[in-house]
Amino acid sequence: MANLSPAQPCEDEALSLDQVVFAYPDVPCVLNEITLNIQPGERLGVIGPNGAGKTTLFLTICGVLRPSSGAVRLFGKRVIPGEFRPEVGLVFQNPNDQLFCPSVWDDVAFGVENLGYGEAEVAERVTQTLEQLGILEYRDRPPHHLSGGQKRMVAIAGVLAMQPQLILYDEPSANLDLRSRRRLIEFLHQASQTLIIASHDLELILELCDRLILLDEGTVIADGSPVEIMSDRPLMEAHGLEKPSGLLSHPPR
Ligand SMILES: Nc1ncnc2c1ncn2[C@@H]1O[C@H](COP(=O)(O)OP(=O)(O)OP(=O)(O)O)[C@@H](O)[C@H]1O
Repeated sequence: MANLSPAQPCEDEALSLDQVVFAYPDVPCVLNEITLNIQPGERLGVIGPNGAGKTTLFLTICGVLRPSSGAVRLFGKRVIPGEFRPEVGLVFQNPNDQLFCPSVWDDVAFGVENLGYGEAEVAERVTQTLEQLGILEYRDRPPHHLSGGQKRMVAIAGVLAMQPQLILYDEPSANLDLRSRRRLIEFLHQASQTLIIASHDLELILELCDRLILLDEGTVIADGSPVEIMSDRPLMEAHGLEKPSGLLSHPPR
């Protein structure tokens, strides 16, 4: 079941990681020779216990962190740490890390303005995105006055307005109530971009993703079908995870 396919870099891949290693000064080996290829349109879930390296993986893909060795490529072109790559967008785990402008409008416009678009194009993209997410009514509100769930939708809008082809969602359903979580899932179902979703919400991953990796201690332990990996109780429990209750009807392994 666990299929650790070797890297076959290809121009058409949305993302490829070739033996990527990363260490923080005080934590050695946070990413341990990660090799991964993702095709355009794929929806990849990333699960793993706390500290497995999910957020670090995302920051490395975006070029915020520099790998100690190995290569990251987005749409065939190597990621240079520190270089802005508009093809990829990251929705942070904590929206407070992402939102900083005096109004929702300014926050969502910020990224588009930095792409160099003129006022009319910026206004059109911001309006469209806020409408698409059903949050146009917040446009003049300060983001720090919004609830956690509302802030998350604004953070998503800020990324979507830049129209990236690959979007990384770090714990998108954290702190959402049932209705907001459902709305987010429905929204993500309709997404046309390539998605990578890191989450402890296994049911959300099951609903949305066509492929899953299980990460632990910076190592890809399994790569394959979400149902198959999550149904493997010994595998899940060995890595601090539980088989989701929605899969209990599957035969025990
Ligand atoms: N800025 C940092 N400096 C030093 N160590 C860090 C830093 N950020 C994360 N770490 C460490 O790197 C490891 C991986 O952390 P990371 O946040 O990537 O894990 P995660 O899988 O996203 O965890 P969680 O599920 O709790 O969000 C952990 O041991 C963590 O303590």
